[in-house]
Amino acid sequence: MSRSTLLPVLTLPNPLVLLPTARIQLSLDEAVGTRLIELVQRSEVQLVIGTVPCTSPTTIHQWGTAARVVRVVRPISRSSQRVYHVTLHGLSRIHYPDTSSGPFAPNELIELQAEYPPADGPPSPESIAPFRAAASKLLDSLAQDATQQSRRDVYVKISHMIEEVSDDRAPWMADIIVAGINKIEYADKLEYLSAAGSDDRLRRATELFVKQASITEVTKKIAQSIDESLSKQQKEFFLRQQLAAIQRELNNLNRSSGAPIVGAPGSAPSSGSSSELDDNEQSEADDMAEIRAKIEAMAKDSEERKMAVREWKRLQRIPSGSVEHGVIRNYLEWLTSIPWPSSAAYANAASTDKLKDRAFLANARKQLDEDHYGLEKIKKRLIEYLAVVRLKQLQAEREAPADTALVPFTPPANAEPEGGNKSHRRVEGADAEAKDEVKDRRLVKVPHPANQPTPAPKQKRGFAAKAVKGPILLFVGPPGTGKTSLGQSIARALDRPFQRISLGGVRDEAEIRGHRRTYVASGPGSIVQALRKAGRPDPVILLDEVDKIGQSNFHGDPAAALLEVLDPEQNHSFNDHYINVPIDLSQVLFICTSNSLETISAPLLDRCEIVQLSGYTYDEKMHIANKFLLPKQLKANGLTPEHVTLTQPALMHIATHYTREAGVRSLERAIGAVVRYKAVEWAEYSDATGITDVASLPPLEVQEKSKGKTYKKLVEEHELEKILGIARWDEEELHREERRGLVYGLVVTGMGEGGILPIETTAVPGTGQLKLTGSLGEVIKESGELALSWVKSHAYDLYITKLRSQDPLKFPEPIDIHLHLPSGAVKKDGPSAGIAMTCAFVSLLTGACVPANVAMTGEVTLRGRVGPVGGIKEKVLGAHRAQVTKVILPWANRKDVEHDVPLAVRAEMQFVFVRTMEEVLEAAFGKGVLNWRGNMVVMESRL
Ligand SMILES: Nc1ncnc2c1ncn2[C@@H]1O[C@H](COP(=O)(O)OP(=O)(O)OP(=O)(O)O)[C@@H](O)[C@H]1O
Repeated sequence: MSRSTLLPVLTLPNPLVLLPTARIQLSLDEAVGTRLIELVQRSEVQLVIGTVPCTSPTTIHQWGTAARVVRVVRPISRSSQRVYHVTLHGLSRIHYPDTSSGPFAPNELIELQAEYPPADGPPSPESIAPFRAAASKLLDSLAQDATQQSRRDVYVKISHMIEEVSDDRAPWMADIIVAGINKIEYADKLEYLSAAGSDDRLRRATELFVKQASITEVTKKIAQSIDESLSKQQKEFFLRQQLAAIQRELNNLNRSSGAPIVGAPGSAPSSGSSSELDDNEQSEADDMAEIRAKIEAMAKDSEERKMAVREWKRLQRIPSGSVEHGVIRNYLEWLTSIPWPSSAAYANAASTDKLKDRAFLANARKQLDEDHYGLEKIKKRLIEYLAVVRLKQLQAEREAPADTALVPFTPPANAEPEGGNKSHRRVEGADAEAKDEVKDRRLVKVPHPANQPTPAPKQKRGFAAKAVKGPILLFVGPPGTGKTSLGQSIARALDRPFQRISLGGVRDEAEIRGHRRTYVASGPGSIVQALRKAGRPDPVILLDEVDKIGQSNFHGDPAAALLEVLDPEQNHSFNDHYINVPIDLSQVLFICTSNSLETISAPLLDRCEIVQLSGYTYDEKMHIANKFLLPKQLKANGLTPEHVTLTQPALMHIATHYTREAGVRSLERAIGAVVRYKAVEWAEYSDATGITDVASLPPLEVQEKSKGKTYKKLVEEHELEKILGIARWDEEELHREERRGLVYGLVVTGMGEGGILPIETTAVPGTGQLKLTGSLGEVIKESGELALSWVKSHAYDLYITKLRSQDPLKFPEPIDIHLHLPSGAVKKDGPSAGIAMTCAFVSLLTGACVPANVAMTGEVTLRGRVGPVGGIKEKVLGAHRAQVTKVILPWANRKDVEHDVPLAVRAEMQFVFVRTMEEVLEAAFGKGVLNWRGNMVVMESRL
C-alpha cells in the first residue's frame, strides 16, 4: 500500500531528472534558497524533499524522486541572482497524484501531495538475464570507446558489479547505470522514472541499454564507413594514375604503329570520347611521348643519348608530383630540344643545297645590296667570307668516303628508349639476337649495302660527318652602322636561322654556360638557348657587344667562356654546365660585334677577323634614309610613300641638325617621329573629311579653299622645328669660336664615333707649372708635357721670349698653364692630341689664334716630328659632321684618307698632311701669321 504525504517539492528545470541513487547540484534564487534553509533548520533529521521534472514551462511530470538535502550553501559572491547552491541525493520514486493544479514553474519549492509506491518484490529471472546481458554489453562497449583511463576503469568496475550483484538488487543497479549514462534522452529518462515495479524498471532499462548499444554501434559503423570511403578515394586516385600511365603507353603504341586503338579509354581523338577535362592528362601524356620520341631519334651511343636514357629511367622511378620529377623533366625537355648535330633529323640541311647552287655568291651579293646601302669594302669582305664557307662545306662533302653512307635511324614501330619497360622487349632465343643486331646498326657507318636484301636508301652525310669551321668575323664600329643587320643579311644569304646574343653587361659566366643542375631554378646558358630557338645545329649566332662583356670576377670569367665558344679547336665539345653533355658548336657561324677594340681581350681578338665599319657620310646617310629608313618607318606606321614625302633639304636638315652620330639609328628615330606626326595628321584629316584613299586627296589649294582641315604630303625643312622641336646641334656650332689658347682636336669616342674636341688652355699667375685636367690618362698627360717642352724649347724662335735661356712660363711674369679638355667625366687617353696641344700652347703664349674651322690630330715627338695616329676615317667623318673644313693630319696617314674617306667628303674638306711641328703651325695659324727667328735647319740640328 502506498503512503501519501504532503511534501515540499522542488521543480527541476528541463532537462534535469533526478533518479534514485543519483546526486545533483543546482542553484536556487534567494527566496527558494532561504525557504529551503528554513526547512533544513526546522527539521530534526536530515531533510527529505520531493523533486519533480518540469516537462514544460508550466507542467510537471507525475513521477519524481524523494531526495535528501545533502547541503545548502550560500556562496560568497552575491552578484548573480541564483545565490544558493543545493546538493540533493535521490532516494526513491514518488508519485504525484495531482499535477493538474498548475501552472508550475521550474526552480520553485512548492507543496505537493506525494505517494510512495509500495515496496516491490525481487524481479523475475526473465527480466534479470536480459538486463545483465544488455548492461554488460553496453558497459563493455563504453569501456572500449572511453578515451580516459579513469572512465574506462569505472565502466569495467560497474560491469563486474552487474555480474556479482544479487537479483533483488538488480533494479537498484539499473537506476545507477541509467543515471550514469549521459547520452540517454530526456523522454527516456522520464519514462524510466515512471517505472515503479522492479520488472518494469529492468525491462525499460534493458530497452534503453540495447538502444544505447545499437546507437554506439551504428555511430562506429558510420565512422568506419567514412574511413573506408576515404581510403577508397585514395585507391581510386592510384588506379586513375595507373590508368593514365596505361593510356600513355597505348597512345605511344598507337602513334608508332599508326593504328587507332579501338575502345581504349582515353584513346581520345580516335574513339571520339575525349573531353576537355582530359586535356591536362592528355597533353601531359603527349609531352612525355614527345620527349621519348626525341630520345629515340638521338644518335645511338652518343653522349647525349646515354644521358637522356639515364635521366629517363630516373624519371620513371620518381612519383610524378614530386619536385625532383619536375627538375628531371625540365632537364630532359632541354636536352632533347637541342638540335644535336649527330642526330639523323639534321642530316639534310637546306643550306647545303643553297651552298651548292652555282648562283650562291651572286645571290648573296644581291641580298647584301638589298639590305644595305654602300659598305662596299665590307660587302666584298663578306662575299669572300661566304665563298670560303661554301668551299669548305663542299670540300667536306667531297671528302666523305663514297663507299659509306649513313643509314638514318627510323625508330621501329614499337621502339622505345633503353629506359623503357624491358618486358616489352622480351623476344625469344636466336630471334632476339637477330633483333638486337638490327637495333645496333642504327646510325652507324655500314658497308654500302650492294647485295643486301632490303637496301636502305643512301643518304647525304649528317652534320656529324662535316667539319666546316668558318672564320669568326668581328664587326667593329660605332652604334647604328649596321653591324647587327649585316649579320642578319649573312644568315639570309646562307638560308640559316639567325640568333642574337647580347653580351653587354654579362658579368656571370653562368649566363653563357648555364647553371649547374644543383641550383634551384637552374637552366642552360645563352648559347644553348640560342641553339634551341634556332632549331638547327648550324645557325648564324651574333654575339653582340663583345667589348662590353664583364671581366673575370667571383661569378667566374664570362670572357673565358666566350673564348671556348669561339675557339674552333675547342667548340666541338662545348660544355654547358646545365646540359652537362659536350655540345658540338663547330657548325655554328659566329659573328661578333663591338663598338671599339680597346676593351676586347687579346685572346678573343686573336680568334676573330676584324671588319671595320666607321660610320657614314651625310651623302651616304641621305641614300640610306631615302632607300631604307623612310620606307621602313612608313611601313611600320601604316603609311605609304604616297602619304608622306620628305624633301631632300629636310632630310639633310634632320641629319645635320637633329643627329650627330656615325651611324643612322638616331636618324631613323627622327624620321620615325616625323612619319608618326604625319600619321596623326592624316588620321585627323581623314576623320574630318571622310577621305580614306590618299589618291583622292585634293591639291592643297583646293583644301585650303574649303576652309576645313588640310593635309600636306610634303614635309619641308622649315616645318621640322614644329615636328621635332628645336634642333639639338645649332647651339654648339655657334659656340665653336676662334680664341687665344683654344684649338680643336679630333677624337674617337669609346663607341667608335669620331668628333671634334676643344683643347682649352689658359695662363694663371703661378710658378711655371703645367696643370692638366679633364679625366686624362697617363699617355695624354705625357704628350701634354711633351708639347710644352717643345714650345719652351722654341719660345725664343717664336718670339715668345727675348733670350734663348728664358723660360716662357717665368718671364716676363711667372705663370702656370692650365690645360683642360671638356666633358670632364669622359676618360681620355692616347697620344693623338699632341699637335693640337702644342698649337694651343703656342696660341696662348704668342696670342695668335687658330681659326674655328680647323681641326687636327697627330702625335708629336720631342724633336717636333709628327707621328701617325689611328681612327682617321672616324675622325675625318666626325670633323665633316661638325662642319670643319680644314683638317691637319700626320703625313703618314695620307693613305688612310685616300682609302677610307669617301670622295664626297674629301671634296668638301681641305687636308693638310704634315711631317713636322713647324708645318703644323703654318697650317694651323696660316702662312706668315707666326714669326720665326733665324733658320729652321740650324734649329733642328741643334736639337
Ligand atoms: N648601310 C645601311 N643600309 C641600310 N640600312 C642601314 C645601313 N646601316 C644601318 N642601317 C640600319 O640602321 C639601323 C641600325 O643598325 P644596326 O642595329 O645593325 O646597328 P648596329 O651597328 O648593330 O648598332 P649597335 O652597335 O648599337 O648594336 C638598322 O635599322 C639598319 O637596318
